[in-house]
Amino acid sequence: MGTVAAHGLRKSFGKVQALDGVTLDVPDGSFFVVLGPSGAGKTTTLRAIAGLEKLDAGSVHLDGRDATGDAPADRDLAMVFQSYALYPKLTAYENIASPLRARRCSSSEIAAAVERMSSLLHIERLLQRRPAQMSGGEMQRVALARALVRSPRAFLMDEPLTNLDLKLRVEMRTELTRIHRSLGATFIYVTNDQVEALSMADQVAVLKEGKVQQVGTPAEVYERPANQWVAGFVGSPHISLLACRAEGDRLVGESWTLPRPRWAMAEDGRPLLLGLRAENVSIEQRGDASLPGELYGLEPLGDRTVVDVRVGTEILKVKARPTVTGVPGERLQVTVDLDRAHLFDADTGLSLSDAGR
Ligand SMILES: Nc1ncnc2c1ncn2[C@@H]1O[C@H](COP(=O)(O)OP(=O)(O)OP(=O)(O)O)[C@@H](O)[C@H]1O
Repeated sequence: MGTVAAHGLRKSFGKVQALDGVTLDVPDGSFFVVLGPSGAGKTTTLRAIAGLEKLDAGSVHLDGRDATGDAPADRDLAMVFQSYALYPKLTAYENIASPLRARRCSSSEIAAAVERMSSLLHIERLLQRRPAQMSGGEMQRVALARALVRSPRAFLMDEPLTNLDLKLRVEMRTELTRIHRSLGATFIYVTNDQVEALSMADQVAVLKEGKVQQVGTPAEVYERPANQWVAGFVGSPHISLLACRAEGDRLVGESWTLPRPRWAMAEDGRPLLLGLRAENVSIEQRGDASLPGELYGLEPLGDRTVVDVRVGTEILKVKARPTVTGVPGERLQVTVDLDRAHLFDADTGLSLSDAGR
């Protein structure tokens, strides 16, 4: 078993409120990602669960038992950090075996565990090499194997892929999800990289300034963001937000009007933000939900081009074919898929989209 329940965690460092009532319920065997920008309180949350941080308030239950006062060593949790040095004089085999030797496991148990882990991480051919005889990526895999060779209640991972180059990072994301599935262990994984979070997680908790903004599957967080901040933090290119208000059956912006969607449950006149993701807007004309704009810039990304369109004084990002061309200032009519749009209260930032959908 490996359920982790952290409830109402509060922790301040002097004047900084690092955790302001963080609650997370991590199911057994899940890949649970804590996502947030730098300083959001991600590491502090992980350290609090591990027992490395004394809390001002809150509780940590492990497998249903109150472990709030337990020493770190008694929690049966493994921390995996950003950088983990290997022992330079030991072979990969001995490096991976070291946590098991420290626990006085038998040689046959150790051999079986190292074999399993090295086959999972595809490092069998490296086992007799020392760190100096391996590439950076190979060392990282060996280090990960050493971290994963134990079978704790849960693994707490603090941005373990940060020090890798982009290509290896992408490979290791796939690898980690595969390893997670085959170990069936609980992973709590901290990152500030939303692509990493969306691609690996079963559940994501989005954290900002010590407060959980939303918990959900990657699809829920992306498609039904709880507030304007989550909508802006998750997704690339970032969501475009256009100021508007509801007037009868219309949504009226600075220089445009659109039919008001049935689900837009806002009072007339109230300041709103219409959230449009780049893939839900098109520069090809079809349908009647369209906005007038002018081309502001093109960002070719290989498989697609992101077109920046100026609508009044605001910029709208539009995903287009890679072959799209145009000159700045050119007039465009932009078509909007209103069924996939988002609406936020401009004052509170809260989503108004879900009611009625
Ligand atoms: N030991 C400490 N002493 C003082 N302030 C701290 C300490 N640890 C964390 N903080 C502060 O608490 C806040 C949360 O820090 P934390 O490291 O948890 O954020 P994070 O989300 O992990 O950020 P990053 O992605 O940059 O690692 C920050 O403002 C940080 O400066």
